[in-house]
Amino acid sequence: MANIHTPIPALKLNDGTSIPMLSYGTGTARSKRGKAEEEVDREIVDGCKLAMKLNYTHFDCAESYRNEVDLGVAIKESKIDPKNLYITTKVMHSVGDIDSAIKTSLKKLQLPKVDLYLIHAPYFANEGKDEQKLQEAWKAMEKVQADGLATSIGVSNFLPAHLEAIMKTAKVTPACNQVEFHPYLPRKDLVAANKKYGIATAAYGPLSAVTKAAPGPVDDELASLARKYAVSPAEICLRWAIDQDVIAITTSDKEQRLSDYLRVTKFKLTPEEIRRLSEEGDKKHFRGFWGAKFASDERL
Ligand SMILES: NC(=O)c1ccc[n+]([C@@H]2O[C@H](COP(=O)([O-])OP(=O)(O)OC[C@H]3O[C@@H](n4cnc5c(N)ncnc54)[C@H](O)[C@@H]3O)[C@@H](O)[C@H]2O)c1
Ligand SMILES: OCCc1c[nH]c2ccccc12
Repeated sequence: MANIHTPIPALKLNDGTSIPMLSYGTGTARSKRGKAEEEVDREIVDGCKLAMKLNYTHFDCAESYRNEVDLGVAIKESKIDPKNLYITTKVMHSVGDIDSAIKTSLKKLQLPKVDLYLIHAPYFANEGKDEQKLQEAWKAMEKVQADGLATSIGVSNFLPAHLEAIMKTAKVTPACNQVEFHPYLPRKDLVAANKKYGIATAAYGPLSAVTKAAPGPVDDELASLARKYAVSPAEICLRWAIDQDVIAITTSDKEQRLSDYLRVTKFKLTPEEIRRLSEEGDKKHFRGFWGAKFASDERL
């Protein structure tokens, strides 16, 4: 049984702050269906509170998930000082008015500031091709940070070309780029581009190899490592990300799974184990989110 009090590892971002490397995602397992956005969804509140009870500190939210209100209620009801949590949220449909968007998000979250604010995706800018639109949005993100409404600012689903576009005019380098990342989508060029700028990579869909993309060539290696470390293949996937300095954003509506994921604080993969998993992963390609419509090459 995991010792839930073992601290979750943290990664230092390029702005000097630290981000917990295991995050509870609010966007998938319990999503807000059939309810008005302002109506509190007890299932989502209780899911977040369960994660808080288990000692998760990092919560990944978004304007588009329509559940910032629910995370806000969970924080209040948990009675945890928000200073002891790490809250990420993202802007999507209000990207044309980021100044108002962050204020609206903070109101819903009942917080004076978030730890990390992300542009959810570059596609608003003529499917990512309009450099000026990307640059204007990034400038507005810099203002959010300067105004003290987000400690760190970053992006999500940005490809190297999108990063290059904003870096031409950026005063602040994004702290983080949140993208789909797992053994069947290792984003090698993108991770290299992130590294070039000192941008941390965060992984969503980190369990895809044991969920949506299973079965596949990594299965035997995952099973063997799971036996060796007395964990489940899912935790090997999480550790495969974390051991490459990638923040893992996962989720579950099951207490046992959420508790089990915390076993990642108890072991590390060796460089050879990471290499073998990556080698097997290279034998298959899988992309679960934002597919070919948005990338000239799905594997990018
Ligand atoms: N920025 C973006 O565009 C973007 C896109 C997708 C997700 N996200 C964020 O990342 C979070 C996590 O994303 P995800 O849900 O794809 O991550 P994930 O790959 O970690 O999958 C988690 C899901 O897998 C299920 N699961 C876990 N173990 C399993 C098993 N053994 N068998 C079958 N199912 C199992 C869980 O119940 C959960 O529903 C989201 O909630 C959201 O916050 C962001
Ligand atoms: O974060 C992108 C994936 C996703 C999960 N839930 C959503 C709701 C609205 C838009 C995108 C998403």
